[in-house]
Amino acid sequence: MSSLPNEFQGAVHIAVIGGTGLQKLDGYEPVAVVNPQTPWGYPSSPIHILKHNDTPIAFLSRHGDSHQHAPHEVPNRANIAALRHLGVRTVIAFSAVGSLQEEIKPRDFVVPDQVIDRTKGVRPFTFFEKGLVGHVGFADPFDAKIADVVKECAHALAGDGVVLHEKGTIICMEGPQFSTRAESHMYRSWGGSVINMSALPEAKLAREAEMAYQMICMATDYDCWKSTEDVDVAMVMSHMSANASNAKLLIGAVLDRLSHENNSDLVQGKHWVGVTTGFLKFVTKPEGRKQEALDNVEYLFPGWLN
Ligand SMILES: CSC[C@H]1O[C@H](OP(=O)(O)O)[C@H](O)[C@@H]1O
Ligand SMILES: Nc1ncnc2[nH]cnc12
Repeated sequence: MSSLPNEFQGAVHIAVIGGTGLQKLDGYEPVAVVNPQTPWGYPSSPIHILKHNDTPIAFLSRHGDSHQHAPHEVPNRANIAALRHLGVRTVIAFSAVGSLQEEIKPRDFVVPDQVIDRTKGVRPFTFFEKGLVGHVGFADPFDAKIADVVKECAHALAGDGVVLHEKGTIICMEGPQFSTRAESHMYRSWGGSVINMSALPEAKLAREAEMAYQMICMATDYDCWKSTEDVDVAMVMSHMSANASNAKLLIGAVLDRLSHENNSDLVQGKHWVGVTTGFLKFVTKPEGRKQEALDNVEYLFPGWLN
């Protein structure tokens, strides 16, 4: 049990979602641990509110505090809804990925700009259903402005051994089993740069919730296309832990930059305001709307229908 307060007064605009090998964020002052119940249930794990200089940051472990949620079991809607409800409008999401390209070596970082959906429809993937229909644009699934900040920070850390690839296409597969060799070769022929199991629906839900969302990938293996070797979890974990110091340096630099007052409008996601709420009221006619669906959306966007 944590002795920290289980509530936090005031808005938190920036969140870090930690993936495999990044279950906590050390080196920041812990100020609260909150576990909000959302209309879509509880998040993967309690959300840690940390102070970075004077800026509150939310940290959420995607697979839970003990990595107990498989990729298809991650409660993505609860995660994104809980963060939005706390005031979060910018999400930096970390992911351990397999590399599909020779030049992306294990321990390199990639700031992806595209994603190909190879999940199988078994994960709940929208906030807008059962009596309220919404369609959002997803042509560019990540946030180019946040990506620019990450790139600048990573380049400044090149001397510390941080290697960054400025763009790339993630193949998001269903898992939890890794790919077959035929699939891995097919993804390369599609132009995939890296592969994971968690970019989606996380990124789609963040877009629906009008949040700036950028994934930062760290390569942990060459999947199975490059040699007769197969990828395994030990390989992923060993590269993650060996490179944890670089991941920490990069996160610190990005949080430094984002918490600067010059970036206040950016982290409040002002450039995404209205992408959902501006159109939601025009699709489902009032007589077709269901109260529960309206209440759920009210949790995300209080007062959106007024
Ligand atoms: C443990 S290897 C496969 C696992 O690692 C990645 O997790 P995350 O994206 O949360 O860092 C990948 O997506 C799989 O979930
Ligand atoms: N090869 C791989 N395939 C899918 N997800 C991964 N995460 C890390 N390595 C991976």
